Amino acid sequence: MTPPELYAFLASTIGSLMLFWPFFRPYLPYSLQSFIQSYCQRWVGSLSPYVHVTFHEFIGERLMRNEAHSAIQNYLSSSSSMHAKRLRAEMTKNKQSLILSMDDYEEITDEFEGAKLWWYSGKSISNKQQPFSLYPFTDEKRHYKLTFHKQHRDLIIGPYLDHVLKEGKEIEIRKRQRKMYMNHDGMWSSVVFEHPTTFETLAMEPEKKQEIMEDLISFSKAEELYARIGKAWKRGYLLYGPPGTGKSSMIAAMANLLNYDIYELELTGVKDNTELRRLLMDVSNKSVMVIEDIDCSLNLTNRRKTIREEEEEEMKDPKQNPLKDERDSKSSRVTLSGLLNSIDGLWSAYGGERIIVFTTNHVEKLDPALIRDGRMDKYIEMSYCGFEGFKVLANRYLKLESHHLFSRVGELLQEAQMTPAKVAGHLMPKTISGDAEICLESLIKALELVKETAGLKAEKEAK
Ligand SMILES: Nc1ncnc2c1ncn2[C@@H]1O[C@H](COP(=O)(O)OP(=O)(O)OP(=O)(O)O)[C@@H](O)[C@H]1O
Ligand SMILES: [Mg+2]
Repeated sequence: MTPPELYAFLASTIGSLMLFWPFFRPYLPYSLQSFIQSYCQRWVGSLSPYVHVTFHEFIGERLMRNEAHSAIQNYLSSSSSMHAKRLRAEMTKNKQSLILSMDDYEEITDEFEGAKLWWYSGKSISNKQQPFSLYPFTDEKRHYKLTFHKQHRDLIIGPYLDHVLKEGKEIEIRKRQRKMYMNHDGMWSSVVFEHPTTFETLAMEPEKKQEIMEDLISFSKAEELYARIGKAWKRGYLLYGPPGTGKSSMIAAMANLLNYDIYELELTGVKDNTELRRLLMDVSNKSVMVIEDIDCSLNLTNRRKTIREEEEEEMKDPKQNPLKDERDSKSSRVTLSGLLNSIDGLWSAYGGERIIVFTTNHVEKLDPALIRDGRMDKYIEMSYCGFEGFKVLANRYLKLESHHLFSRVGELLQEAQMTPAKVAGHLMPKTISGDAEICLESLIKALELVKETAGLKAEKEAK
């Protein structure tokens, strides 16, 4: 029996003893009996050095779900799976794992900075007979009771409960079902995001991969830093490289690493700059905003003209902005300056923890305004498959760590340029037995052909 339980037991025993005293009991009305019992419990309770805090599952008249209760449930699920004897199991929303939480009427002990405390999960049941139903309606309401010694009051009410709520919310975010949003007619619509690509399955040089992962993780933990330097908590990446080098796969890996939602913004489907701003303001925190093929999304020649025109107009008369807006809405299209203004200004003013990623196959064609220093925080080149990338793919597709044909593939990859997508195509097992040798030979043949063609082309050009 834990010390708080001992006190509770003492309180009810003294109450019961008094009531069961045979001389008095027959003469006492029921209301008086319960009064004496509760009074005794309160009296013994006042002597108890333990403090109790109850967190109900539902609160208020309209019985709203108590967020603190769900956060505590998440927090306790991690420690209760180790300590509680009776557990309740539920499937997560993304159906990938089971969550174990302590069952009703279970108690577990926790410790925080040397203070010992107890969590008890209780439930109250009320049987209400519905007016037009033959079946009784059982209304269950759960609660958690936290008990601790009064000498730790400040520590538990302050830092400990903050810690529990923060941890619980983080677990909630980790187990939530992530979404991918796409814009359509000025609105975001979503589907469940379940992309299997992770940094582990991505074929690229290990150092580069590590650098990107560290950059992302340090960004996700830098809330306090961004607040201190007075900068919006967002980060911009430009991914560039030929088709099939893994730009879209990298975006999925980023979202999977950080547990973020994805917003895929199709600029050609956005009516004008105003609609763009509205869409950007609707984006939630913890998200990756993606604008793919930025060089194709906006009309290049018009776009350059528009920027210059707009800059000239603003230089001449800064009050002409209303005119500019009118023209934007009439032309029903997004301009590059509109995009940049929204991203630099408005977007950064709302929320935090957001990443924006642009992708392009032709970095040289991009408007200098888009890639000027400081606009994007990181430029990542996705390039042709190297030997390290090939090894990741061979391991993933053929479950091969090494093979006598690897050295030949390594030599050829230095001389012939092939995208990871094409290499992966050759390594895809064609038979059920998945004969690795056949796949590697097919890759070698293809690489030799690429090398030959490149050699012939170079010769021709030299001539
Ligand atoms: N670096 C890589 N690592 C692992 N798989 C890759 C890589 N690059 C490409 N692939 C494979 O090739 C397919 C196409 O890649 P992906 O769509 O990411 O290329 P992309 O660079 O976005 O191309 P595009 O420029 O045409 O959009 C992916 O489904 C993936 O299986
Ligand atoms: Mg792509």
